[in-house]
Amino acid sequence: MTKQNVVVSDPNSGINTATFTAAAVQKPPPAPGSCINISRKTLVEINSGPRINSWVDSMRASSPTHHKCTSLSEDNTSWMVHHPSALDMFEQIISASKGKKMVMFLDYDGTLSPIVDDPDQAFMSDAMRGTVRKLARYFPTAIVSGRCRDKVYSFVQLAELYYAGSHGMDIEGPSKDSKYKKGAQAALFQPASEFLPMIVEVYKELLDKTNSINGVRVENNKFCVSVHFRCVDEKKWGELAQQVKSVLKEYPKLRLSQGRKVLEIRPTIKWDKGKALEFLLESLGYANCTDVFPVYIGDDRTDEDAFKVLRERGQGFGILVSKTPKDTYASYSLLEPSEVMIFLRRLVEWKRLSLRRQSKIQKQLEEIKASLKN
Ligand SMILES: O=P(O)(O)OC[C@H]1O[C@H](O[C@H]2O[C@H](CO)[C@@H](O)[C@H](O)[C@H]2O)[C@H](O)[C@@H](O)[C@@H]1O
Repeated sequence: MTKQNVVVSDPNSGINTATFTAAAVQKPPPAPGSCINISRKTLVEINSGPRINSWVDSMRASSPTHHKCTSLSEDNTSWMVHHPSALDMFEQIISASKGKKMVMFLDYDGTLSPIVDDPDQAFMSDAMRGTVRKLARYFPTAIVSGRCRDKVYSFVQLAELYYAGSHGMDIEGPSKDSKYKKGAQAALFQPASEFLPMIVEVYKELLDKTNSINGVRVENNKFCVSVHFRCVDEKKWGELAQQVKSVLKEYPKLRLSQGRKVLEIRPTIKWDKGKALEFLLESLGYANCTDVFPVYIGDDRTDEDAFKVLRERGQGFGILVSKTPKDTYASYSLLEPSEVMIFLRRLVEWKRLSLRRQSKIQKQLEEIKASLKN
């Protein structure tokens, strides 16, 4: 039985959904709100295209210790020039958002919680939770994760946020009528629901095919499946890739993407974190607004779809959480979740002070009006 299985691919790896031309890193970051064009790379068939070696190369590339660059310091300098720290650029970011409604989108793993070996132990700190809670008081805030929605909710535990799980394929957003009203009925959107039985089947097959490989972890994320190789001996990566490939070959309606030491199997539908961001903006009533300022913070290749959408809309910007230089559509960078927390706290503090200032001015105006009447 021959079945076609097509993925959007980096010719070097053959398996990424989010790869970019060098133009993305050679240009200086645009002013927040401006837009650049970056072209996608070609489509490659799994069966006829990349060989297992290319899969393994790509798996290696997802490990920062294997970051390919001729001179690390040169690379770092260029990276910081083109993707400066969002903390250093805080004032510029605030001034670009002036008069606009800021909407926050946060990835979970590697952004709100540190990367750990066991995906079930990737807890966010109470301090981070407290910060996100305060953030959501001032700005509409959504979590956009590759994990299934229930799981990411069980980690975040904040009912006041919106959640997009399974790489955006399972969204609990605001209801269309209510826009951003506290306590309003949440609306569910699951564009890949027809794939549920297939995902269950593939999950079982992947469990079965990979269980002899030490350290593999297969995670059912409801509308997608994650095959983790963080704890697999590198010598076994080829064997793992081979097994995953052999399962995927039988499912032409599924495709493969890659995250941090994880292979992600997901439906071929044109839906990703970028689409989820647009869907949420629309649900919040900001679809055609020129005065909306979305900020997306994420650390993974799958977050690039959202960064790209922001570039194309010419609204807001993306912040990549990374300690190493990477090709990205994001405009700014932060090193790790602890810096994300500092950035979010500064946003909260800035908003609190500016609201306080506004109400003080309002009060003074009212006093002046009252004194003129007398
Ligand atoms: O979109 P995200 O919220 O970033 O989710 C992407 C994947 O994150 C998780 O895996 C990653 O974090 C794990 C815990 O730190 C780590 O062990 C793993 O190597 C990382 O890839 C999650 O387990 C996956 O299901 C998500 O797809």
